[in-house]
Amino acid sequence: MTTKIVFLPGDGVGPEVIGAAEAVLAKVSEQEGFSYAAEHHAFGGAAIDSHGDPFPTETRAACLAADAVILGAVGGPKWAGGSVRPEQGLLAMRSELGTFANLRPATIMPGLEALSPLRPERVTGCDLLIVRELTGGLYFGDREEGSEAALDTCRYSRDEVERIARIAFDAARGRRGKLTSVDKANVLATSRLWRSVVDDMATDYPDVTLDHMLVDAAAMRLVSAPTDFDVILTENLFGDILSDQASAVAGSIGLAPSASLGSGKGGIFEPIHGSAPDIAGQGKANPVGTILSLAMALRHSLDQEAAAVRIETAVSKALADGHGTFDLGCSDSTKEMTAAICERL
Ligand SMILES: NC(=O)c1ccc[n+]([C@@H]2O[C@H](COP(=O)([O-])OP(=O)(O)OC[C@H]3O[C@@H](n4cnc5c(N)ncnc54)[C@H](O)[C@@H]3O)[C@@H](O)[C@H]2O)c1
Ligand SMILES: CC(C)[C@H](C(=O)O)[C@@H](O)C(=O)O
Ligand SMILES: [Mg+2]
Repeated sequence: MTTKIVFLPGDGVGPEVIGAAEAVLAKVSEQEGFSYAAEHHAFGGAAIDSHGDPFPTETRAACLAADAVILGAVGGPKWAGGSVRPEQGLLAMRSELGTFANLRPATIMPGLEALSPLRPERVTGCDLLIVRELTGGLYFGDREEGSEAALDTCRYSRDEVERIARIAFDAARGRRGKLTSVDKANVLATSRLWRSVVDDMATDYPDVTLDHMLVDAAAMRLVSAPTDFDVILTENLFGDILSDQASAVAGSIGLAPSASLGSGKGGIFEPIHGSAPDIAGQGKANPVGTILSLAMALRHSLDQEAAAVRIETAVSKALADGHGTFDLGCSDSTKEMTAAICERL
C-alpha cells in the first residue's frame, strides 16, 4: 500500500517551512528508494478563509486516513479576534486523531553551544526530551468566555496520566534512565493525582530514576542546569511553556521539532513554533524544526529510520558548516538553508 503523507501548510511561515520539508522528503525518498503519495489540505486560518472552518471535513478525512500528517503552523493577527480561531482547528485535530503524546526533544548540537543564550559550559551536553500530555487538561476542559469573568477548567483522569506516563517511562528507559515529572502538586488537585499515578507506575520501572519537580522550580532549573534533565513528563499547559523555553536553551525555537503520537501508527509532526507573523512572507524562517519533524515522522510513523538519520546528519552538517538563518545569527534564507541541507543528505 502506498504511504500517504498529508501536508498542512497552514498560516504565516507555515507554507515556507512546509516547502522546505517537501524538498527534503523528495530527495531523501529517492536516495532511500521509497515512494509516497503527498496531499495538501486547507487548515487553520487559511481554511477559515476558504471553508469557514479551521479543520474542514475533507481535511479531517485526509488526516484520519494518512500515515503521517506534517503541519507547518496556524494562527495570526488576522484571525485572533474572530469567533472561530485557527488554534481551535489544531486542538480539534490533535483530539480527533487521538495524539495524546507530544514528544519535544531539545538537544544542543555539538559545536553549536554558542547559539544558546546560556553560557556554553552550562549548555554543553544538553539533551532532553519533553513528553507533553496533548489531549487533556486545561486546553480541553469546560470553558466559559466572558468580559467580566471567564472560566477554564483542568481535568485529568488516572487513565490519561497512565498512558502518557508510560510513554515517558519507556522513553527514559531507552535513554539515560532518568525521568522528571513536572507538576504543581503544592496547589493543584490534578497535579496531586498526576504525582500519585506516576509514583504508582514507578514500581514497573525499577531501572528508571524518578523525581518530581514543581513547574516553577523546573522552569528555573531548565536555564540554570539544563543538563540535569533527561526526560521531562508533564501536562499539556506546562509542556507547552517549558518546550518553548527548552528550545531557546538549545539554540532557537526555529530548530525544535515535535511528534504527536497516539495508540495507532500515524501521527502529527510539526515544529513547535507558531506562524511567526513578524517574519512571515520574508523568506527568513528557519526550516530546521519542520525538517527535523519530518525526520521524526519517518522514524515513528513511516518505518524509514535510515532516512530519518540521513536527514538529522545532514542538518547537523549544514549547521556545523556555518549555515543558518537569521535566528541563529546567520544570513541564509529559508531556501538557502534548505538547499544546504539537501546538498548534505
Ligand atoms: N503549532 C502551531 O501551529 C502554533 C504554535 C505556536 C503558536 N502558534 C500560533 O502562532 C501565532 C504566533 O504566535 P507567537 O508569535 O506567540 O509564536 P511564534 O512561535 O509564532 O513566534 C515567536 C517568535 O519566534 C520566532 N520564530 C518562530 N518560528 C521561527 C522560525 N521558524 N524561524 C525563525 N524564527 C522563528 C518568531 O519570529 C517570533 O519572534 C499565534 O496565532 C499562535 O497561536 C501556532
Ligand atoms: C497554538 C497552540 C494551541 C499550541 C499549543 O499550545 O499546543 C502551540 O503553542 C504549540 O506549542 O503547539
Ligand atoms: Mg506552544
